[in-house]
Amino acid sequence: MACIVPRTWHLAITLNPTYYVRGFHSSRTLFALNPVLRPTTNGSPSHEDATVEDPMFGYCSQYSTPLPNKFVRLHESSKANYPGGADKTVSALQGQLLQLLMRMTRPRRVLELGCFMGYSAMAMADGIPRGATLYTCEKDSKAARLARELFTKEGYDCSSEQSIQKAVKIELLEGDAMSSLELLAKKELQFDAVFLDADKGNYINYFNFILDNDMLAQHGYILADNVLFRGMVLQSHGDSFAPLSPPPSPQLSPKTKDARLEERKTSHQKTACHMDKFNRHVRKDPRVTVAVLPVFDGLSVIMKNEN
Ligand SMILES: C[S@@+](CC[C@H](N)C(=O)[O-])C[C@H]1O[C@@H](n2cnc3c(N)ncnc32)[C@H](O)[C@@H]1O
Repeated sequence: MACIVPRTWHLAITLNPTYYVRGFHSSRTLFALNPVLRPTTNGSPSHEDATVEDPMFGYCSQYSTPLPNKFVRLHESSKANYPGGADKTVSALQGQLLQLLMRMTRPRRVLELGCFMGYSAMAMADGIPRGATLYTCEKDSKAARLARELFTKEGYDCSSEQSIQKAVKIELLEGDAMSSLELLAKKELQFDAVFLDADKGNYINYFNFILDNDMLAQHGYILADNVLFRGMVLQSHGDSFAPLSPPPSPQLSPKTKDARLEERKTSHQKTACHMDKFNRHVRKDPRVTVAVLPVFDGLSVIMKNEN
């Protein structure tokens, strides 16, 4: 099919990048994308706000099978432990999607970069077969400790011994994700599924490292989160970011202009540039096939091509 998006949508997308992902993004993007949403007292929209305030997202959540209550409890615990930062977790709907993808593809070995308090890890772990292993990396020692406590409490096998085939095994690698990747590569481990959700500025490095070191199994795939980053990737062009405000005065010297532009780049804009670069990089890599999906904050499904 040549075009499934109505023409008027193309116009809306061109004029207003935020429109594109509205209704599909994760809770962590709602506030940025939807001016109707207001932050809660701790500064971030809650899962509940998301479903109440955004009609399309609410509709999707309402007609998707909910995750069990332990995920609601985990989100509450994230809010208590990281006031203002609990929205780092994927949304409940995205957790459900990750779990379904695991159930559909039945990976034996999964790798996650960016565990936080374990929400997406637990969602995926509940979808993989018993005896399979999920490795997850986290550099924040408090988040890693809390995630480890949760995994043990919830009955996952967190021992360092070989899996006893009774439970899903979760191995949490605390520290920098790249060091963990190097460690796993040394052990010559290959993964059936990888979920990228750590620092956005390193997505290209993680992607390259995984492929260069043959860490993706033959039919393996990578899921990359936040690839549309609040819809802001539409404003970025590789290294630079096109601000919506008027461009700098033409009288300014290029150096001053650059300095001004640099100043204007908020950390969000920088992240959007990183994601844009990542998307371009992946698209050009002949080793993979990619679909960039406007779901949640943007999710890329990247599959390794047959040799
Ligand atoms: C968006 S959160 C992950 C959320 C998690 N996937 C979930 O849904 O619950 C990103 C996490 O990556 C971690 N992180 C960022 N840079 C990292 C790095 N270089 N190495 C390891 N972890 C990193 C952060 O500490 C943060 O907890």
